[in-house]
Amino acid sequence: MPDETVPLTLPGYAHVYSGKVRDLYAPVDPASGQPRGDQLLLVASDRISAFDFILDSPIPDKGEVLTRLSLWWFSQLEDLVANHVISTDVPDAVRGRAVLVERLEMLPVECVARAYLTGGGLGEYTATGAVSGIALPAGLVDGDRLPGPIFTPSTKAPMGEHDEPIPFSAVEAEIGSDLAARVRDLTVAILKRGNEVAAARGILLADTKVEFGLRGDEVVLADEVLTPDSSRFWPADQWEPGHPQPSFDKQFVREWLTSPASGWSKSSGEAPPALPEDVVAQTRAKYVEAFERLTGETF
Ligand SMILES: C[C@H](c1ccccc1)n1cc(-c2ncnc(N)c2C#N)cn1
Repeated sequence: MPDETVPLTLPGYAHVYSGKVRDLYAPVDPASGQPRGDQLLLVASDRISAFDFILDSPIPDKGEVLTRLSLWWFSQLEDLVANHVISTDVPDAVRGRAVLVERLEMLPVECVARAYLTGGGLGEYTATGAVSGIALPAGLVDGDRLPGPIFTPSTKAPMGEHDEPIPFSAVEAEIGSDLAARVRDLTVAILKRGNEVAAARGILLADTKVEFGLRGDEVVLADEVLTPDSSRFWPADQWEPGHPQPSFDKQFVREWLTSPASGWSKSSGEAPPALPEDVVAQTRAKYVEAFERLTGETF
């Protein structure tokens, strides 16, 4: 199994940045030997994170499954928004789990939309009755569906830190009112469309995070879209407001890590142990199941 912690050496590409589970490269111009300024290579690893840790155990094919799912969503959303995809003609070493994309002027906002109340949004609601300054009906509980998806933006925190929620007014101050309204409306429309498709296939998308860049004046959808890494995936047949919902993709990991079998404690601050083979296999199967249910394709 390749060491997922060290960025790959890709001949013809310069490593630009490594996120928790994805890596960014730039194609090198053969004439100048310098990284091109107009394209990037997004590479999805098989790394998985849980409880804010990157686990030692990669999930085989996770990178390819999520890349193919994101590409499928980009095509499903083309009537709503342009995207940054150029090609899947990528080096053999990352084939299937990498995408050549147009380098955009990225907007400095994590565009989050929520269709259900949970996580940090629930915390804010419990404290204030609102999320991102949007007042919600009283009496909502964990997992409740919201009257309609809401835009709850946050800052782009450095890796390892948590994004901070910001009000819409802060987005307007950062990128201007017109552009703020456009990314808000697009983010909400993307989650709405995502749930129209996913609910019919037994999956609820509780929330999602998207990133936009600019191509001149045009807003372009970048990064990844509507994957289990950028969105909370819940099995629809287990939806029961009033307590934390099971995760479609990470429930096996979370349950094993918080079971006595792991010998680990969330509160220890220590890195979690490696996952047993059966938990890895079950988790891989859930990613494949999500892909096949949503796209109708066989992985
Ligand atoms: C957060 C994300 C990231 C992805 C993969 C690994 C680590 C970070 N990222 C995306 C860009 C980016 N910049 C310019 N143009 C683009 N089309 C994109 C995209 N996508 C910069 N960072």
